[in-house]
Amino acid sequence: MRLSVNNLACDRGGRRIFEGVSFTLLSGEALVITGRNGAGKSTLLELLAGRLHPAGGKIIWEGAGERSLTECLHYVGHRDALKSALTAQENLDFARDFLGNPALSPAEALEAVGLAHAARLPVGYLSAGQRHRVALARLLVAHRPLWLLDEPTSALDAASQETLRQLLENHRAQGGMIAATTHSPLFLSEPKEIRIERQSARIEREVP
Ligand SMILES: Nc1ncnc2c1ncn2[C@@H]1O[C@H](COP(=O)(O)OP(=O)(O)OP(=O)(O)O)[C@@H](O)[C@H]1O
Repeated sequence: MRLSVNNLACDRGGRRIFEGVSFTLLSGEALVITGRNGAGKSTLLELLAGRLHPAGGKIIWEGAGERSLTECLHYVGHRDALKSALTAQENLDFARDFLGNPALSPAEALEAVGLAHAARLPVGYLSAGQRHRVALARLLVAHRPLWLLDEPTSALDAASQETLRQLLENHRAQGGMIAATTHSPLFLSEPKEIRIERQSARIEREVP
């Protein structure tokens, strides 16, 4: 599978946020997106997720047969889209039924993020970091090759950040792809990196 982004531009609120964003992402690769506050990192993920329309440029998704880009991705944004009144397990049951392509069971996914003990608690009772881990567990209950993650380490302690790093590397090892915004290192193996700057984006380092 291959995601190609060519000369992408985005306008929001009547002004140009960025332009000239180009990169490719292949199976097994990770892209780390950096930039100052307000540069447009989340906006770039929203464009890739199909939540916004580009003002220019192209997003090309190849190698997934009939499946469109939106059918092939998980998006975890700042808003976790969890239902507070439902338990962690119920939230994951819902995601699994809704998304199709089942992968791990909800119990296995909660175990993988270290939250087996919280399966029966309403998500509204969980801490910010625990809640974020439930949102990340959603990645595991339905198979989608491309993970779009907006500041995935936010609210995570050091142990949970390491768990996340392992989940991301496992996903890549199985041919998955990741694009993640971040203000802090994710410690991934040889990621591609792109820095979003006002009205332009520069490839900092690209792995051959
Ligand atoms: N719904 C919206 N309408 C208009 N402008 C918006 C909207 N959402 C975001 N913006 C603007 O788009 C720009 C980019 O925002 P974005 O959230 O993508 O930045 P970011 O790089 O992710 O920032 P941060 O590091 O603070 O999370 C900002 O100037 C922001 O004010």
